[in-house]
Order: sequence, then C-alpha cells, then structure tokens
Amino acid sequence: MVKVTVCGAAGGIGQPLSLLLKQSNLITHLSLYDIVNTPGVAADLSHINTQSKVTGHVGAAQIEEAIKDSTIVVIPAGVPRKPGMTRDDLFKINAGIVRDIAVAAAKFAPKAYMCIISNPVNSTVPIVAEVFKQFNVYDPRRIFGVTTLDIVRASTFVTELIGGDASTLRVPVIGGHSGVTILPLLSQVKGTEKLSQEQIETVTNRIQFGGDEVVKAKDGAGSATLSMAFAGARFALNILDAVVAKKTGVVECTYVHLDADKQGAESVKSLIGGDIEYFSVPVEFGPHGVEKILPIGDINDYEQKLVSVATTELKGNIVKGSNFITEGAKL
Ligand SMILES: NC(=O)c1ccc[n+]([C@@H]2O[C@H](COP(=O)([O-])OP(=O)(O)OC[C@H]3O[C@@H](n4cnc5c(N)ncnc54)[C@H](O)[C@@H]3O)[C@@H](O)[C@H]2O)c1
Ligand SMILES: O=C(O)C[C@H](O)C(=O)O
Repeated sequence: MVKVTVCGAAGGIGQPLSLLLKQSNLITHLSLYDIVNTPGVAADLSHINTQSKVTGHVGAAQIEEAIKDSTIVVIPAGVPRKPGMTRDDLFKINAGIVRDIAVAAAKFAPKAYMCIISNPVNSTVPIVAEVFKQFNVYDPRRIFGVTTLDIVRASTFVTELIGGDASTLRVPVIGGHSGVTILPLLSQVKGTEKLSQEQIETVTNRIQFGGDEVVKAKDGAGSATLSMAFAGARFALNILDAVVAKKTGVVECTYVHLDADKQGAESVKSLIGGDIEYFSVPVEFGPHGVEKILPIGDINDYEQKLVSVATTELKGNIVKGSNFITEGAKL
C-alpha cells in the first residue's frame, strides 16, 4: 500500500495538489484530511479513473484514520498571508495547526515522509522535528520543508531573461523559505554570465519576493495556490520515485535538518558558518528519504553576502519553531 495523506486538502493548495496526486500511478490510497469539506472533495476526485482509492476525513476525531500508516504526509494546512503580512505573522495560528498534525503523524504514521508546506516553513519544519523527537520517532532523513516553489519560480524568471526551456532549467535555491532567506545560486546557471550585475540582483530579488507578487495580485484572497500545488506535487512525486519506484539520481533542493547526512553537510556548514541546524540544500533522495546532502558548489562574493544575511534571520526562525515545542505544554 502506498498511502499519501494531504492535510488541509480542502484548501486553495490542497485541492489542486490532491488532483495532481490523483494522477500518479504510484499512489494506491489518497487520503484527504481537513477540518471542513473533505467528503465533497474526496467524492469528486474519486470519480477520476486512476488507480488510487480516495477517502475524505473531517476534523480531529478522524485524523487517526486519515493519517494511519501513510507513506507520505503532505501538510498545506493553515492560513495564508494577506497583503502587508510576513510569513512569520502566520506563526501564531499555523504553529499550533502543524503541531497537532505532527502529533497525529508521530503516533499513527511514525515512518511517514513529512512534507511541510504550511508557513512559516523556516519554523514549521523545526516544529515537526521537535514533536517527532518527543515521541521518539525522529529521523531527520524523513522531514522536509517544501521549498520547490522557489526553484520553480527561479526557473521561470531566469528563463525569461536568458531564454531556453524553463521546464528543464535547474536553478539551485538554498537557504530557507522567506524573503532574504531564499538564496538562488544564479552564478551556477549556464547562460547567466551574459546578465549584468543589476539584472542578477533584480531577478534574485524577484525570486526572493515572488510570494509577495502573488499575495499582492490576489489582493486579500490569499497567496500562491496553483503554482504551489504544482511544486508540492513535484516534490511528493520525487519522494515516491525514490522510495517506491526505487529510482536513483532524484535530486531536489529542500529544507532539512543538516543531521540528515552529517558527512554531506560538512561542505555546506563550512560555507554557511557552521552552527545552523536547518537549511535548504541539494538533496539526493533514496529509499530512506535523504540519501545524501550534495555539495552546494562554488558561490560568488555577491551570493556569499546573501548567505550571511539569510543565516541571521533563519536562525531566529528556527529557534522560534523549536522553542514552541520544547518550551510548550507537554504533548
Ligand atoms: N511552502 C510554500 O512554498 C508555500 C506556498 C504557498 C502557500 N504556502 C502556505 O500553505 C498554507 C495553506 O495555504 P492555502 O492557500 O492552501 O490556504 P487555504 O486557507 O486556502 O487552505 C488551508 C486549508 O487548511 C485547512 N485547515 C485549517 N486548520 C486546519 C487543521 N487544524 N487541520 C487540517 N486542516 C486545517 C483549512 O480548512 C483550509 O482548507 C499557508 O500557510 C500558506 O502560507 C506555502
Ligand atoms: O508568499 C506566501 O505567503 C506563500 C508562499 O510562501 C509563496 O512563496 O508563495
């Protein structure tokens, strides 16, 4: 059985993400969890003639059956931003939502690959990790912050400048998932050498603040949902490719605890200054989740400066998430 549970499945991301996952032949059971509307979404999706069974589960009383024995738990549950808000402003509401889902996963699907979309990702990933530690089921190779939308945006925006096929252009984006913590490594992308420094800085800023572009355009109706669904499905399917289909060479940048591959993280740590716990890095996936943290490679002086700015903010976000569990009420 390959069961994928989407938590927040009735939402702006949850619905199109579930639709994309329904198309995968690697999934046998698609389980939809939310506090509202999942019976309807599940009934609708269940008419699609692909192999997975679809079930809908509503509210805390049904979270056990929703999550039990999942291979993957994807979490886009929680509130999105409105114009003028930072992702960190969402912490007050989303931290508790993510904690409660993590507790259920730790109890009922302790071996699941956890894919966290809910913002602020820089803090919600440490929340899930600390919950798993409290239940003695922690494995850093299986807990991921989904930063794929930053990579997808980077491919699109950079291609607009240098031409070519955005669907195959790979732009490494490391760091975290908010503003200045998002670090596109454009110097590693062939074709960017023809851009001026001004163009590089403008497109770097656009990638870092791409989320704000959508929040502003939606004008109070939320943040990115469709592009996030695309990115979230790509990420979950990458994991399934490695874990279920046993495909090798599956590589994506994702926000992980650097203990996921201590040896591989050495080169990353020397670049970012040693004492940071979580960072989005290029990861090769394998049958246990993170197989290897790959070297970040050479970065130029401009990118090195961006790294210094990012790590200061990121460290604060990480501590805030971890403390929410370690200094909170006993679970
Ligand atoms: N990682 C990223 O790149 C990225 C990109 C876009 C959005 N996001 C984040 O994803 C989250 C969801 O965004 P959205 O646009 O889908 O929001 P939305 O409001 O449209 O949907 C959220 C869903 O979560 C559900 N929910 C609320 N509390 C819940 C709980 N306790 N258990 C289960 N479900 C619950 C809601 O009922 C709703 O259906 C936000 O936090 C947003 O900031 C992250
Ligand atoms: O910008 C947001 O709040 C949502 C998401 O993190 C994004 O990058 O689009």
